[in-house]
Amino acid sequence: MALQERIKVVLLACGSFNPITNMHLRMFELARDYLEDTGRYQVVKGIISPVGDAYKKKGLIEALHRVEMARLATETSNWITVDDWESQQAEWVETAKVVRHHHAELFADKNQAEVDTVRFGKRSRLEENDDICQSSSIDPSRTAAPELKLLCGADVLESFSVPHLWKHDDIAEIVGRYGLVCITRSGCDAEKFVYQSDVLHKHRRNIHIVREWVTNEISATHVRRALCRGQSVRYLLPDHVLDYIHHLGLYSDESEKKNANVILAPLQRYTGTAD
Ligand SMILES: Nc1ncnc2c1ncn2[C@@H]1O[C@H](COP(=O)(O)OP(=O)(O)OP(=O)(O)O)[C@@H](O)[C@H]1O
Ligand SMILES: NC(=O)c1ccc[n+]([C@@H]2O[C@H](COP(=O)(O)O)[C@@H](O)[C@H]2O)c1
Ligand SMILES: [Zn+2]
Repeated sequence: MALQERIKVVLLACGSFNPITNMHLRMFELARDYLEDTGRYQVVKGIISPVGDAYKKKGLIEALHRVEMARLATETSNWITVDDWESQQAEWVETAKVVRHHHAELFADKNQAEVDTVRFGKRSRLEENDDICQSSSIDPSRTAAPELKLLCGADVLESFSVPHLWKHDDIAEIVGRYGLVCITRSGCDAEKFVYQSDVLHKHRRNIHIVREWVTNEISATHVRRALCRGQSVRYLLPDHVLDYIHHLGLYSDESEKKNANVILAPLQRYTGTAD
């Protein structure tokens, strides 16, 4: 399929990013290669959306630091960006709502591109993005707005079955209306999980499972644990992120106690419990 005929895709990753690691960045590269290799898609942008403090996950440090670390980590990428809208909301925001918000933004960008192109010949954010993707010959104002797909690891997919964590309608909306790109993670069997779930199986053509052959077990939990023990985490995350962590002394036994004994926001919301 010619490049200009491909479906443009924006990938959105939601998570704690506490802190961001090289594996979070690899997820985007793996997903882009996979989607573009199908010959049907052109991935034009990646968005990292760190969760807000109201998520109340144990050891979750302040969003402003997690957002800043994500910004430092993506400095060298010409297509992965960081968006702080979710992190700035006072209440925890369901992932389906975050997806909806970014989808609406893409439509606003697309409509603005049309207005700007017709009236002023101005460049829009999406047009600038097209330059980045070296496809400036395509006029985005004459193509559809990109599709937005949620990007996650297989553990998040498997968390769909945790009681009171996700609303069924939210899952159906994410996989039915938008689509999911899921990176395999050892210990998780994403294909089997999709097969066993009626809603996921129904929308299986909208779920892209990307196998990571060079399995990479970096996790933010491991990074935090090593930092608390004074061990090196160099090369597990970008140097600038590590400098930021050391400069501000961000992870310690003290920070790991944050939200201890507090019920995670989605569980609170769906079970009607309070901390
Ligand atoms: N090694 C990995 N392989 C595949 N996906 C990953 C990996 N590490 C993180 N992810 C994915 O990155 C997203 C953000 O995850 P998150 O911020 O929870 O990172 P994490 O490393 O799992 O952190 P934590 O250990 O604190 O849970 C999620 O979709 C998660 O599944
Ligand atoms: N019902 C929901 O929408 C729901 C439930 C649990 C986690 N999440 C999201 O999934 C991500 C998971 O992050 P962690 O793996 O760091 O807990 C976060 O962005 C969180 O907001 C969403
Ligand atoms: Zn996680």
